[in-house]
Amino acid sequence: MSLLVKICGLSTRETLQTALEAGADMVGFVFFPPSPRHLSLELGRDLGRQVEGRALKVALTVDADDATLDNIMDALSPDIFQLHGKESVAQLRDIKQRFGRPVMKAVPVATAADLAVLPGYAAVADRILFDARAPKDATRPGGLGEPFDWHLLENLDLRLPYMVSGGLHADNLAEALRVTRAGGVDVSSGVESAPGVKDPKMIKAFIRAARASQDSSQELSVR
Ligand SMILES: O=C(O)c1ccccc1NCC(=O)[C@H](O)[C@H](O)COP(=O)(O)O
Repeated sequence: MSLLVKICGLSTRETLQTALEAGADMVGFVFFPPSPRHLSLELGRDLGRQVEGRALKVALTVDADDATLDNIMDALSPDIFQLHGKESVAQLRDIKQRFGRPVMKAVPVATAADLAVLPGYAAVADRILFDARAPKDATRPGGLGEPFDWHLLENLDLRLPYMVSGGLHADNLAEALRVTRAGGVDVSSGVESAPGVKDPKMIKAFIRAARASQDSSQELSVR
């Protein structure tokens, strides 16, 4: 299975085009007003049209109400809903049933105790995104550019596909993958020149580094 690369928090046509042309497998669109990457529904509609099936569209929400999710579905028609709040297992099930789309549940990690929620979510979610737990005073639960201790996932036995995120960049993603054995990497701050300002060169460098890491792990596996 090839490594999945997600570029999250895209908000301009130009940087979305860069991510698509560089080979991103997933492009993430944030619908959370306190975020510097938040999109209006109209911009989400416009950027969604631009994707044209070249990558999976991921709608990122945080404890969104039904009307918000309906509006996002109408505007973006996401391939995946990324639920990055305190959504319950029952809410995951409801969202999957209502929209008929896969859900990726973000699991915030700071200590081993944070993994206790996995059995419940793993029974319903299609994919797990491990992210660094945000500080208590943070204005958002993700996109903060800080890593968590990847060794907490060293002995993970999860039957579900999972991605690693939180403070990743071109120079540390290989180590994150080596330690966590994740099937995908996700980045936002690590490809930005300023909060919410994606940098095309950094996007290309991240995807290049991810592909290089994938190639080297495949070489090792065939030896
Ligand atoms: O990116 C945001 O602004 C954001 C806001 C609210 C909830 C989640 C958010 N991002 C979620 C992501 O999937 C990020 O890519 C992930 O947290 C990693 O972010 P970073 O550490 O900045 O690479």
